[in-house]
Amino acid sequence: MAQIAKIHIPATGRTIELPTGLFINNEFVPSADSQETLSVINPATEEEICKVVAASGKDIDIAVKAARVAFKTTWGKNVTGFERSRLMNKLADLIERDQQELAELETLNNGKPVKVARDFDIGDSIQCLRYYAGWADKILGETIEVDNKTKLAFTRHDPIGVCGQIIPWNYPIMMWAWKVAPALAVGCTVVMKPSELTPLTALKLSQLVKEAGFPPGVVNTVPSLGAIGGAALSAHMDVDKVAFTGSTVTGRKVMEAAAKSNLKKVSLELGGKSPNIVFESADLEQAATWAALGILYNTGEDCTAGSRVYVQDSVYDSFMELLIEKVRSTPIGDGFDETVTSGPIISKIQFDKVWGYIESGKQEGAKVLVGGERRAGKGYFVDPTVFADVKHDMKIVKDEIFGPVLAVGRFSTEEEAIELANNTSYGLGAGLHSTDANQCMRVSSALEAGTVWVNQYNILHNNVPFGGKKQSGIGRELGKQALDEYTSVKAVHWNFGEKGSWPL
Ligand SMILES: NC(=O)C1=CN([C@@H]2O[C@H](COP(=O)(O)OP(=O)(O)OC[C@H]3O[C@@H](n4cnc5c(N)ncnc54)[C@H](O)[C@@H]3O)[C@@H](O)[C@H]2O)C=CC1
Ligand code: BAL
Repeated sequence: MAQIAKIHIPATGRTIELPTGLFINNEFVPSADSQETLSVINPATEEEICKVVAASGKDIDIAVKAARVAFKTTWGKNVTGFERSRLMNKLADLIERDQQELAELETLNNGKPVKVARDFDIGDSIQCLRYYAGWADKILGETIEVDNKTKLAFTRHDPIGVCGQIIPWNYPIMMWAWKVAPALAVGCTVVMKPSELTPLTALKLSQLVKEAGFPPGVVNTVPSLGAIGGAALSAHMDVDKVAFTGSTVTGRKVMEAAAKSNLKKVSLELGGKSPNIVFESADLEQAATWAALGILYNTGEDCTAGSRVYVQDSVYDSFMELLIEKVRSTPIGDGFDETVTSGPIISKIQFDKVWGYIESGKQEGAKVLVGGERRAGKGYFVDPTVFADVKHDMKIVKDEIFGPVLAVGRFSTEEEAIELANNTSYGLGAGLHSTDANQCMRVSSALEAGTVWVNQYNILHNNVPFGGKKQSGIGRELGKQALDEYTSVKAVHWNFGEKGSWPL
């Protein structure tokens, strides 16, 4: 197969030349032992964009070796934080230079609106790289007094080593940045496995990694099926850490493979079924806006999607009127249409999964207030669908759907709202809307989630930690906490005066 794909984007007239090989040691290469390819599909048209090389188990091994050599020679403890910071800032500048082109590639492959990809996903990713570039020369240990006369101890936060990073298809560039940036900042090397559905921007970013001047082997990119490349990374004996974002089912497999191999460090960012609570004192217009954004942003393909909304009885009707109006007016379509705010679902499999849930909601007796009807034509488009009168044991209330499908229920007291919100195996995000400050403090404290939004929803910042409780994950991304995921603390005990004696 051709090693360079010429990808034409009719909507903008741009043609992108993209290497389609594996990126190992700063070169795009074919597989060492396989002819397998991944067919990359545009979800808005259902047409193939191109094929890319699919890494085999042997290719993963080669990439891990490249990352290990780099870690021991040109990266890891062999390069100063100042230099790591310089290269990361250079990479951020190159991404900014190519922001529009990257956005168009992301839209072609993922379907999200090009303006969202450009201004939010990529804008935040550039900032993420710069944020962690700022940390690269500030990885500090501490000195600890153990005896004032003859000894002290100090700690070093060493880079953990070679990191396998497995990312999903909902935010291909942003998840790349969330994982690569803290790893590079502390001196780790990376073997990145993008989703088999969305490998294109990871390949483009690999070109920029080389152009920025990173030494060979520091970042390697191995598009592959999860059961092959992801499984091989998770089980690899020479990978020191695996960072994963995706489903809880697959996260469990990653952790099991880590436990059965070399007990590598694992961080998991998994699914959710996040509640959004509207209390009677809330600014209802604003609460409806955030609730709509909570479920419809990124077409609901978001681990923190606010997919359960609970509304206090006394304001239920007024709130629902506002919410339905917003949901109904959501412009859905091809992401290259600048007026669109929601694109298609990522794939046929996901499309069928989302429809399976919509049908189950109808069968289980939930009331469809808006949506719920199939569209004619090409593309995996699903109109936003809102269910009311839901019961807690319905599948649409319990399971992560990962699409624009919202379940709305009622409550009468604060205690009931908290009980409903926490009645889930997940614990990723939660929102509450109220103008009573005491209530905001009480409820935000009671909600079992890694992130709680008060009078807003789904807003994240690179300097604030993000991650889950319960079966939504282990570890934290973003903020200074992410640095801990990529470092290993070494304690050095130093004797500068005490003579040893034996026997004691
Ligand atoms: N938390 C999140 O951000 C995401 C959650 N999901 C959830 O997962 C559901 C299924 O979507 P999928 O794409 O199938 O998610 P998935 O969890 O299977 O895929 C995520 C990543 O894991 C890789 N992977 C798959 N099997 C693996 C294995 N055995 N070992 C290691 N890595 C493996 C995939 O290749 C991909 O790179 C969605 O409907 C949604 O509910 C999906 C994507 C992102
Ligand atoms: N909303 C944060 C990123 C994610 O969905 O995976």
